[in-house]
Amino acid sequence: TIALIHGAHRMGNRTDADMARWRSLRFGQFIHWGLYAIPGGEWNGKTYNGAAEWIRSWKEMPHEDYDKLYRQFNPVNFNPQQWAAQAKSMGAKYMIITTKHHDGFCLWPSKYSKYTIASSPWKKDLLGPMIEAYNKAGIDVHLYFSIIDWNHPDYRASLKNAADSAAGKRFQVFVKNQLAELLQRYPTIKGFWFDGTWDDSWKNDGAFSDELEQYLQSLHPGLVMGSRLRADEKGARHFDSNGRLMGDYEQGWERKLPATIDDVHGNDWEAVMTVPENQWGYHAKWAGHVKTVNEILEMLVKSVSLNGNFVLNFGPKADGTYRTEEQQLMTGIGQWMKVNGDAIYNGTYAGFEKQDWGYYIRKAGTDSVYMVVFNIPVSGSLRVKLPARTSLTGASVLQSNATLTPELIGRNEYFIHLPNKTTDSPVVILLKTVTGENKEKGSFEKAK
Ligand SMILES: COc1ccc([C@H]2[C@H](O)[C@H](O)[C@H](C)N2C)cc1
Repeated sequence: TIALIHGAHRMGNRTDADMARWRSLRFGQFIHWGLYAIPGGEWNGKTYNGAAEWIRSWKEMPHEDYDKLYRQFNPVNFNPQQWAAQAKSMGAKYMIITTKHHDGFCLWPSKYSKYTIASSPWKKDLLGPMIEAYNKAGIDVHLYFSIIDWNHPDYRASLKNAADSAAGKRFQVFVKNQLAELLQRYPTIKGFWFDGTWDDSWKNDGAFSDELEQYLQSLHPGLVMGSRLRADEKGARHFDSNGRLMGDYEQGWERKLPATIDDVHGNDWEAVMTVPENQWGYHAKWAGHVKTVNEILEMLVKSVSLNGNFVLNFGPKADGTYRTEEQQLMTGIGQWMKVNGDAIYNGTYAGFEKQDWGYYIRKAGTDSVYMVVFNIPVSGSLRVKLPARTSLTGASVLQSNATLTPELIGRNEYFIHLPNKTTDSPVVILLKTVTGENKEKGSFEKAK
């Protein structure tokens, strides 16, 4: 291994209570909200085909036009209690809110910048009421913070000369001050979700990112921060130059999921997902495929089955309301989660051989294993192959509590026959297992 000062400082996952809590939540709501919701992907009658929150980089959007939008930001229909209630009914257990996206506009009245909500017609802090409403609803809040800041005069993508370096130093002080300010204003938040850390100016100062992470942890012990924040002294990001994960969880799964457990290398991880193909902020015209409730449920279940968290993104409109498609998704997902959430919360990798019908999820630290069925075979028989020395002592349909009688078809192998082959939403079966050397024979094993 290479001797590193600013590489990973820990081997393996965090084992403290704050991280265990993050791990148990499994399902989060991302909210991308800011000035970009005003144009909503359109300007001067033209449609921007990129991600709506990147419209300032579009040649058809003059920077000065974008930078004046704050004068119109006035979310008169903003109702944080309603947002929290809808997130709760969807089954989300944590929420990540954009405090400041790459455009640099702050949703809180930061004392370190003029480019904030305080300069808008709305004037008032948007983050405080959100955090209060979500916490009251029993939902943890994490703060998204973009290091890239297109508005700040001292932001540099790269440092080419002494003037750049001086600006870069001032910018680092600004970042540190804003983050400390966020922790001081919102002491109940549980973590930071950093973004915009790919430019050379950041990548080439691993020491600063390392010191910043430690500084934030000192201000707010237990803070959860993913792998997007840091670079090591060689400019490696997410994984240091020895291949070790930096930060508390792998944060690279953006609009993609690991294929198998081998892709996660035993690390905690989180996937963040858009409803359309690639829109985070509000875009008036969603082009391409819009994911359905069942597609999203499969991504959520697959993530949990592979020991990860799944975060679904929402892009509220400039007036503070959600578009219909997003409201309908929250309702549909919530209906399934209400009945089957037990399979998600505290869910972990079961260690059983993957089958085509769907995914196994083990309730952390127990012998309870859920089968979440997405693909019912034409035979109606779900194959279950158990690891050696593990046997079944019970099987039931989670929703109805109907008992199932698995058929032993081989050594540690069963068929579970589903009562009916048709369903328009994933079926969850709860398996009770027992493992050990001198275990009692499982209930369904024929007497020899
Ligand atoms: C260049 O490719 C990018 C850059 C930034 C992103 C940002 C999005 O604006 C959104 O905030 C997402 C979470 N983030 C990675 C996405 C793709």
